[in-house]
Amino acid sequence: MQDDCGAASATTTEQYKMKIPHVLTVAGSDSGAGAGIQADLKACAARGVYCSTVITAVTAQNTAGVQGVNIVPEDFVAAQLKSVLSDMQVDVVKTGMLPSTDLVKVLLQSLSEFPVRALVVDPVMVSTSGDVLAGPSTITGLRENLLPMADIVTPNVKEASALLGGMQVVTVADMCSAAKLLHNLGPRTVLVKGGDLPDSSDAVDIFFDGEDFHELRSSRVNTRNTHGTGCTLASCIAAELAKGSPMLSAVKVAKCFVETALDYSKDIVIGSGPQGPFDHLLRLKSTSRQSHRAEAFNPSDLFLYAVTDSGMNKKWGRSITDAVKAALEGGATIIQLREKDADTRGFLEAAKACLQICCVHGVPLLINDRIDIALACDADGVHLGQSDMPARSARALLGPDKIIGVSCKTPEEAHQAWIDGANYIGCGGVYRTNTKANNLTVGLDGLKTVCLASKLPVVAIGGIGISNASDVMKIGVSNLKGVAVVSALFDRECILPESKKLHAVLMDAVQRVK
Ligand SMILES: Nc1ncnc2c1ncn2[C@@H]1O[C@H](COP(=O)(O)OP(=O)(O)O)[C@@H](O)[C@H]1O
Ligand SMILES: Cc1ncc(COP(=O)(O)O)c(N)n1
Ligand SMILES: [Mg+2]
Repeated sequence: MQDDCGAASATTTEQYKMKIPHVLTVAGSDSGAGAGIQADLKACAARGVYCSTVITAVTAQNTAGVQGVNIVPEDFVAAQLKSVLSDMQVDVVKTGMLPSTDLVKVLLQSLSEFPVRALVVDPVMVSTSGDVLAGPSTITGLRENLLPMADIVTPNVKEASALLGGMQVVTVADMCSAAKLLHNLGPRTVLVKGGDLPDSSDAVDIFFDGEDFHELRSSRVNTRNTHGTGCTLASCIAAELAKGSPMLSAVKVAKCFVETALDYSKDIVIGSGPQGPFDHLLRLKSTSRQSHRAEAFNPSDLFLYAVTDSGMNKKWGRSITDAVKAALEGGATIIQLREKDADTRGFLEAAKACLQICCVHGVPLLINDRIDIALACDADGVHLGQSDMPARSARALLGPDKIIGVSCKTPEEAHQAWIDGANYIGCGGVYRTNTKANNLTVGLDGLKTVCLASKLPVVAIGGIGISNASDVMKIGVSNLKGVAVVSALFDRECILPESKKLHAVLMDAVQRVK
């Protein structure tokens, strides 16, 4: 990754005209098309990535379970691997059902001949229906040969237990211990998935990178249609890695995608068995026009909200894309482009380039004020001030799925924003700021008043930085979701370390509030 300090670089949209990202899945076919190869193809398609397929076994399977398994001979799996890997510029390999240890060896031999950027190992052993897909003999191959080569391994709780010789994995604490023990077997990172964790109202996964644990928590969607969640999650991780995402971002995007897909599909009925498939191509159901982002607005995206400033980038001699990249690499969770003095054509070009970068990080991009620019580049939404177009008119133009934020100083403005269909409120200036001339300061009290008066999530803005961000978060109202900053990131020589520091301060503050 490049450093954001020093000389300005000529980043252009040209640089992002990459070859299409490519995932190869090495897995079993599911005739019911809920899991396996078929889930992988749909997941990659939904995430905008090319997917090729090496089939290791053909299963006769439906929503009731697995009725038969026909294993593809090893030499023919080898032939498929060679055909694809020797010709098609694969970025990431994702494995699913690998029904024998010899097959693991065939795969590793192929990967030594044709190396790829990353290997995602989903150690599929038992289907959700309880049918065995890879016998105990495969466990040795997985443990000893495949795991040491993996960039991430993604067992569910039963698979984690099986890989660790039957260790009990039934609580989140067990999942953490299992993640650590699995990491000792050699993979670079581990994700223990808790979809099947007993007595859990949330879907909790544990990510461990050898140093830090991350508890990834989403609400549990109440549905029978969970067949193929594991395959889909691993394929989405592979897809995001192929696009260039760092591992933790890839995992977060993948988890969010699975949750959204389950939610969209919770009521569909396919088959009469207990475990139905879900709809990966959510857009099939969506009435809105296509968007590059499948996820709905998530208020926690407001956590570290970076607002760009063309003047500051000029002052420090850097391109807007480099500034945005550095903020994202430091942990920014949403970006707003606020280019007050850019001409329309320049602004649109910059927005398109920034959108590609934000996509890689799975972070939404909003445009300040300019609904035309947001529409032209298919940004994730807009942020509107009190003298910009009213949120109600913007909603009519942008449709139901785009994010709309409104700057509010008073409960009355906040109420109007809610009626008009805004998704969040930006409240400030909390402190005095040089970024906005003659801006009325509302203080922490004003911020609290607006938060308490509104149902909408709120991001605080105005004069916030490393020194006072934790005071802001500590006002302790549940709909205050984060802080928005301009100068604290962009009026600095090096954006990335400032962004990291601010992220750490915010994390620390919210831990304390909990
Ligand atoms: N009902 C659900 N609601 C929300 N997320 C779920 C649900 N079931 C599973 N998940 C998520 O789907 C992913 C796959 O997990 P899991 O079902 O445990 O794996 P597997 O399909 O391999 O058994 C995980 O991120 C998990 O948290
Ligand atoms: C061919 C194949 N591969 C993987 C799974 C696991 O999927 P799940 O755990 O969601 O049933 C499956 N059922 N079939
Ligand atoms: Mg599952």
